[in-house]
Amino acid sequence: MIFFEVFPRFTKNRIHGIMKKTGQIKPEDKENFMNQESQIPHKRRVRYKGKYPKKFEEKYKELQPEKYKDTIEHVISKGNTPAGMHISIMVKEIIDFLEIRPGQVGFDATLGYGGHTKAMLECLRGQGHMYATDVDPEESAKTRKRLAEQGFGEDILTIKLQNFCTIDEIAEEVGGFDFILADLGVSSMQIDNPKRGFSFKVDGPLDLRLNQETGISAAQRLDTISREELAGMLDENSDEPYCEEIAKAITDEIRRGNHIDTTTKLREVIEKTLSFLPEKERKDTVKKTCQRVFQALRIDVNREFEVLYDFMEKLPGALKPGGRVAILTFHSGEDKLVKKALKQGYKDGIYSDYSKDVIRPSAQECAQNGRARSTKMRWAVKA
Ligand SMILES: C[S@@+](CC[C@H](N)C(=O)[O-])C[C@H]1O[C@@H](n2cnc3c(N)ncnc32)[C@H](O)[C@@H]1O
Repeated sequence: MIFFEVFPRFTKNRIHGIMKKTGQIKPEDKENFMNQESQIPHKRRVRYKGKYPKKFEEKYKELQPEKYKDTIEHVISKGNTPAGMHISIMVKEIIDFLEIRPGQVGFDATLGYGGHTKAMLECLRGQGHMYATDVDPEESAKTRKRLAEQGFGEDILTIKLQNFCTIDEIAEEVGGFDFILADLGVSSMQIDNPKRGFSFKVDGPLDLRLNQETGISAAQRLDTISREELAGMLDENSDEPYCEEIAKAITDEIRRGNHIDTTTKLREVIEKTLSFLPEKERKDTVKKTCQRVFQALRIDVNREFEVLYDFMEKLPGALKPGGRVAILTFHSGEDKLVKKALKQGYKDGIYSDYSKDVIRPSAQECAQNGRARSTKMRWAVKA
């Protein structure tokens, strides 16, 4: 039974042949064996065209990292992130800075795949406790299970399905934190999964919510937004240079009764709007514009600036004296907000020290993980 689960591609006749050759089965056992095997429900492998699977749902090996370790290592060694996984960024820099000691209490504001949480938990050596939040019910349930299987259960880790801007409530409940990490934005699992709508590269519903069970999708937001508001949103959230043109094209399209409810439809509107550009610069500009427009919509539907502002306001009150915080940001809007709050906190004597300059991932890390390229780390120590 287990054999068939591990090697589903072996046919019953091939297995029978091998076992017969190696003397593991006698001819009279054949009938028994065939009868037994016919009771195993046959699960067909996902079919895909070509040598390698291209679509997210076809990558059945990458989606089962525990079972196909070699494939995972191979994908990572090629500088890619396996489907359904997230490679944690700047782990060494974060751990070096946080100076975690056994017995301390910590908070991971953005659990994600749990890579950072696990690295921090290891520093506790079984003594102390960590709290972690995430708003994504789908991925945080998987991470809870994965971490529990690796020995980080409820005795040492409490995972809460709530927004990190509720940090004040958790801190009050537990008496403050010795160390805090926030690794902002979205995880690779969310970006890669087409049904979440985060990527313009694959077709899917234009959703972009971190929690698909609450709020409204990006498609619903576009249905009612005015041209002026949309242009302002694209400009404020991602400095989009073509914000006016794109806002006009999107709102005109919707007024004509054509809902922009898929990632492909939005990408096509952007492509059409930028069709006036000279051919040699068009492809690159369309790609960058798509990235900015999707980012702006994501920030809007998840109220990312509002919750980050709230978090930064509550942060000093959640840290114990001497407590340390590290924050990873991925675009200039986030970084400006974090930088300003830490600088002001230092001026006001709330923090005894803070990062005057950003820390960037090493060139080696960026080469191994392209998604690290835009990362900026900032930190502070509570007075
Ligand atoms: C970049 S990923 C974190 C990856 C994680 N550090 C790891 O090592 O796997 C960001 C995560 O934060 C979550 N998130 C984003 N905004 C949040 C918020 N306001 N409150 C709680 N979780 C949030 C996202 O759902 C996502 O899972």
